[in-house]
Amino acid sequence: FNDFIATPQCQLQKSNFNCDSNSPYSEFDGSCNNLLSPWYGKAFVPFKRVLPSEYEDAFGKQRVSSKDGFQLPNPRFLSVSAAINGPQNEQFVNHLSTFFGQLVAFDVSSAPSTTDPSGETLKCDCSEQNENCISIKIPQEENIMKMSCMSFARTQSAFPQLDCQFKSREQINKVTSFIDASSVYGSNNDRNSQLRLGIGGLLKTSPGLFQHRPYLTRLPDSNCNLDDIMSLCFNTGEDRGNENLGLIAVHTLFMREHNRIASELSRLNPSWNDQTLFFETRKILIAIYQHIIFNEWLPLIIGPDYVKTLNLFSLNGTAFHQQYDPNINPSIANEFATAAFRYGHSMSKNSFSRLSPLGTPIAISLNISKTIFKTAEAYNPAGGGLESILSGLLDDQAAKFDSNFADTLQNHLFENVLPDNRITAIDLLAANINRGRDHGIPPYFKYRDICGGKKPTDFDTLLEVMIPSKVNKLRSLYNRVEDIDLYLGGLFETPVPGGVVGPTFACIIGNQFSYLKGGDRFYYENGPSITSFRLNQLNEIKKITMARLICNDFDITVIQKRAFEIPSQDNVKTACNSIPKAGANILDQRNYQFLDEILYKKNYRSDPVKKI
Ligand code: HEM
Ligand SMILES: [Ca+2]
Repeated sequence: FNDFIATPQCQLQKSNFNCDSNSPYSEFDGSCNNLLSPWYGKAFVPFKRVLPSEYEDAFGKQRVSSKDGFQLPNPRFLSVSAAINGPQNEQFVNHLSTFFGQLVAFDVSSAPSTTDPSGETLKCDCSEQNENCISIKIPQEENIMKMSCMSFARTQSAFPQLDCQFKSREQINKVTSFIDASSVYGSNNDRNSQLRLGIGGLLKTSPGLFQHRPYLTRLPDSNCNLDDIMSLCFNTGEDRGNENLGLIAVHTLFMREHNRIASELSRLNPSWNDQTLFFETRKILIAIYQHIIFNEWLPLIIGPDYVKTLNLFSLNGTAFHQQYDPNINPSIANEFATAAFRYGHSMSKNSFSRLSPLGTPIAISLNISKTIFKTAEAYNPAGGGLESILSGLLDDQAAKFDSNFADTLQNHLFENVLPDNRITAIDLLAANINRGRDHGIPPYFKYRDICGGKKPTDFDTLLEVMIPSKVNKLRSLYNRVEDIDLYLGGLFETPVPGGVVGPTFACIIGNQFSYLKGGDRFYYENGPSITSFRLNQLNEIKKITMARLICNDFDITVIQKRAFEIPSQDNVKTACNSIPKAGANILDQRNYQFLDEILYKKNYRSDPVKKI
């Protein structure tokens, strides 16, 4: 245990924090959101757990043994064998729901890998010399991935437990657990200042393909396309922003909306300085983003029953949500990050469609592999840039949530040919299974129990949540029902009514979001308090939808009202000007009274919002 991150738990005492309880704004690193336990939800503290870890030994060796004493099945073998029906699509939800999900995932969770002395992710092979290497052998009979071993470094170990006593291995979350758009703003002051222009509360931008539609700023000295001059990566609030261009398009949407609101605030309040403009804008943007998550997006993923039981919808009346509870720890659970919220990996297709502003196809579709940590397609004039990618996300059905992964993600992720012609690549499904064992995530059957189902005692009892062919598949893969990995078990479940994931993932995801709501002092509906919006301002925010943001900030003229669902007869595409301009007709000079509502100035500041 030489490689733990030295900072966290031992310092997690109230006396180490100097919180300003009068600040109306949340901290970038999430500290002091909870004034009793200021580290709750902060960046660089360990994940919490739904169930205690189960490692191979008392210290934290990855789980390898099955219940009957043999080895657990090889993750790559499981991945290849798990595909059942071939690729299918979701009936209602679109690709935008998938990549918005990824933005949320990166907002709340990032577990750092172990690194070599130069700070790069540890390179591993199957000789397993290093105790932090748990690479995956590619089964010999395999003829898809042309390699013998998939490199796999363990997640960094954190020094365990708040009292600094030696217990078993824990993992650290590098980003704030809170839903605070940290993927857009950064999880610390340094990252945040890299992203800001320093004038007018604005975020930095770089020129886009169309003059009036800027892109995110670029990272100096980065390389997102080996043989192109446009090789710089985009700079976002955290390290994985360039993972694919669907994600970048969604990121860009929130960056543009930030700058749109900031400009408007600045016009109305010429006396506000950069700081005030930035923090007021960020507060409004986070509120809009939380509103979209809880009201439009999450219900489609976990279905209406969980939303109702856990009280996740926003209030529709004119009341504040008065259920903030400082005893709730909003930190992300290891099971959520390592299994349940990776549900989206199964919902990405191999390709993106690209559409014109009017919704007509403008180019051949784009293979997703061309966009993974590559930015060139954002600048290809024939392709229509990020605008066309975002439009395509609106129309494309998501891949069905199941145990089938897109070929790119399952067989070719980060594929690279080494000088000696050896190929390296990642299988994301196998990686997710392996990561669960790395983190000591207990097996699937234990979560059935705590999530309100019956504890499975044999494979047949899984019929409660899976169709017979899937139960039989699991029976053929694992010796005992007690061995099934949480991630794979979750992927095999039949979706909950009205949602995409099955009951166990819905339970883990739903409960996590309920903690993220009830344990966030800055949750947008909270009040009245120093951190809150005024009620009528809040009600304007609640009129904003994802469709409205897209109309505000992208070259799109027609859109379906429910933006996370494909267009259909009861979700028809309509002109943007018929999408409610709630919150504020912010760019319309005739709507100042609206604007005044949303930009209401609280009494902690001396200069009033200007009415024109
Ligand atoms: C093209 C699409 C995507 C790619 C290539 C991708 C790739 C990856 C990779 C390589 C990892 C680390 C795997 C490991 O070694 O443990 C990861 C982690 C993760 N991904 Fe994705 N991902 C994609 C989309 C998504 C989507 C759509 C979601 C959710 C809706 C998602 C949620 C997550 C989560 C929660 C983690 C764990 C983060 C952490 O705690 O470190 N990803 N992804
Ligand atoms: Ca966050």
